[in-house]
Amino acid sequence: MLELNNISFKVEENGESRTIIDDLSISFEEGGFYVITGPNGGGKSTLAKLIMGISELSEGQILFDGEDITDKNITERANMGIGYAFQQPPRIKGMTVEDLLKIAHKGDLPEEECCQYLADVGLCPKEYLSREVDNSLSGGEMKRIEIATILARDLKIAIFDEPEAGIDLWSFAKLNETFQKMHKEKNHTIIIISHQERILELADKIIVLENGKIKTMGTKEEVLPSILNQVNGTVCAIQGKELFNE
Ligand SMILES: Nc1ncnc2c1ncn2[C@@H]1O[C@H](COP(=O)(O)OP(=O)(O)OP(=O)(O)O)[C@@H](O)[C@H]1O
Repeated sequence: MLELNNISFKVEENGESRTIIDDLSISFEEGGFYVITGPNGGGKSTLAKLIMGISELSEGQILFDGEDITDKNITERANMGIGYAFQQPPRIKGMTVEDLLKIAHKGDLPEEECCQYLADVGLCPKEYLSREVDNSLSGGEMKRIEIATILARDLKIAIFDEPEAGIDLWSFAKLNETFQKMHKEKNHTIIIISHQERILELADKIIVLENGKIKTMGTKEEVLPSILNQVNGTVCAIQGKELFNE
């Protein structure tokens, strides 16, 4: 349903071209649950922004349900059913959480449904419905409200950029349940950028992105053990070095 065909993203840095996304091709299937992971700076958020139309491709093509959307802007892609929850959500002064959920839903949204979306991200609806989406909200609250707006939308693809960032353990557990529920009950394609093992465990497919290229892609059974081995190996190496230094 979403096909990335040989896409690249290059930037000019000190008069030289730097490749951030390097000739990448991925096919996302309808209803699939994908988790994109990999080292910092590997190109994950850039990839999400290219899918959403926030950044423009340098090369390549994006097809959505067979239609070429390469030249479509963010609003057109949003109207086609692609949604993106930012790594650092923007704040909108003068707008309440309830207004924001209703705008996201694009139509009448009864109060109890607004409340359900807030409860799904671990927020107490009564406390938050009339709050302004401004600087008075903490980073973790803002992040969860942003995720609730994605839940309120009628999407075909929902992209979440590090939903775990700044979120406490209790809300994180609730969020994991919500992603599972979303996957079971709706036929959304879910793409989550994450470094969290518990989110990786939810995936149908894991994509490891490094230096703008796919390092590994496969089912969680195929990919997760090697990621955990690498991480454990690194921890052992670091511990060994500390011991050596002592
Ligand atoms: N518009 C831009 N101009 C210059 N450099 C950019 C631009 N966009 C991204 N980059 C660089 O591209 C690299 C990839 O960034 P990106 O945010 O996609 O990484 P990431 O995999 O999401 O990292 P993290 O895990 O830290 O969130 C980084 O080195 C970043 O500084």
